[in-house]
Amino acid sequence: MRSAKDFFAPLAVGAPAPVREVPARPSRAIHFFDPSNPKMAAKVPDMVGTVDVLLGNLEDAVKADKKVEAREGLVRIGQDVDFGPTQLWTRINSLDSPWALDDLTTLVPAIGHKLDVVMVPKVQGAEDIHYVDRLLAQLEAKAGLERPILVHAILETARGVANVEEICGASPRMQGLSLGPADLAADRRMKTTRVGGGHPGYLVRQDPPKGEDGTAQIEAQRATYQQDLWHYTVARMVDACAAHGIYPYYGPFGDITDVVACEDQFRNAFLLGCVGTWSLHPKQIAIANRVFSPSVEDIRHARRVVAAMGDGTGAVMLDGKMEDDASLKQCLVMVDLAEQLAAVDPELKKQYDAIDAEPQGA
Ligand SMILES: CC(C)(COP(=O)(O)OP(=O)(O)OC[C@H]1O[C@@H](n2cnc3c(N)ncnc32)[C@H](O)[C@@H]1OP(=O)(O)O)[C@@H](O)C(=O)NCCC(=O)NCCSC(=O)C[C@H](O)C(=O)O
Ligand SMILES: [Mg+2]
Repeated sequence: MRSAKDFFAPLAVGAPAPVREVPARPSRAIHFFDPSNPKMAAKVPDMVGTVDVLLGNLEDAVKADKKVEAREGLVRIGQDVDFGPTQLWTRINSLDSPWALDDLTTLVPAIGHKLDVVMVPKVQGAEDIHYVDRLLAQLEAKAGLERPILVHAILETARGVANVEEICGASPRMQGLSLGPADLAADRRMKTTRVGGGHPGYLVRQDPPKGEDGTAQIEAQRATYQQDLWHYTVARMVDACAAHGIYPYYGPFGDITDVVACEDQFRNAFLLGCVGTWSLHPKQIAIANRVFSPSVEDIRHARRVVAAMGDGTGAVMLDGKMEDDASLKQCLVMVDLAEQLAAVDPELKKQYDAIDAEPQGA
């Protein structure tokens, strides 16, 4: 077992020092594009600045006979495009595939200086992260990189979920986790055929009314309430990430046309503690940016609580509700996030700044 102190030392001579804290960079939408698809690739330069993360996907959704083209396409894009404030991530192929090794040994020397995060699919346990950790250190040392590339794991196997805490703590490179609902459903043998989102069959039903003789009328009309299939896994993921100081994300929402349900799924994740989600189609970027940015109403309220709480201790009444040290901490999460987002999103900054100009008591 590695000692905690070992985490401060690079895993290869000449590799950059590991980070001690994962930088909190806005990543509301991680936008997936297939670098082997000429139409998608051509859109990348214009998407810079409109989305927090652009991710060149090399794994599922890229055809087997396009794997090399996708990898080379990503190298070209990484070398040619100025990403400015937008992060560049990649999703490599799974570690048991014939492509994963070449993905890393090609990408790190060619565009490692521009790559912020490597997303690793189908992570089963800490051993997968240890493998990638050492290999990245060797490649970084060889390429003379000055900052370490971070690692993001997808939670999409039953074993991965069972090992979620050890995965989060496996390396100082760990940046975060995403839910992979499609692979996870298959691995768990769930009986769904969708990529994320709910299912009309996963529900609870209102109790039956009672007849005059007191018997339950089970045939009567009774409301049903659809439940969230992903609540358990997302909640586990959020706790594991928070405990390790890294960031949780929802994942894909495959029904591109159902923008309403997509927004609901994203909002559930936001409320539970996720910092962002995946976008598979350009139209999902705006949804993610909206949902994963605190609303003006939330920030207005949060700032009022911060002001009312003075030194941050004790309890006060605001609008008929009790606020105290703990609710102040919740408000500070919102206020800090708003500041980070305002630094990269001028439109959002304008909206948050306008709160200060409102008349007192508004
Ligand atoms: C889902 C898509 C196949 C839909 O593509 P298409 O049919 O071309 O959609 P549109 O006609 O509406 O597209 C309009 C234009 O926008 C471009 N486009 C589409 N998607 C993207 C994109 N992601 N990035 C950039 N540009 C995009 C089209 O080319 C059209 O351009 P034009 O003709 O010039 O107007 C497609 O969106 C797609 O393939 N998306 C990515 C899918 C993906 O990455 N899947 C993998 C992640 S999900 C997963 O892996 C599951 C997970 O691991 C798990 O286990 O749960
Ligand atoms: Mg998957």
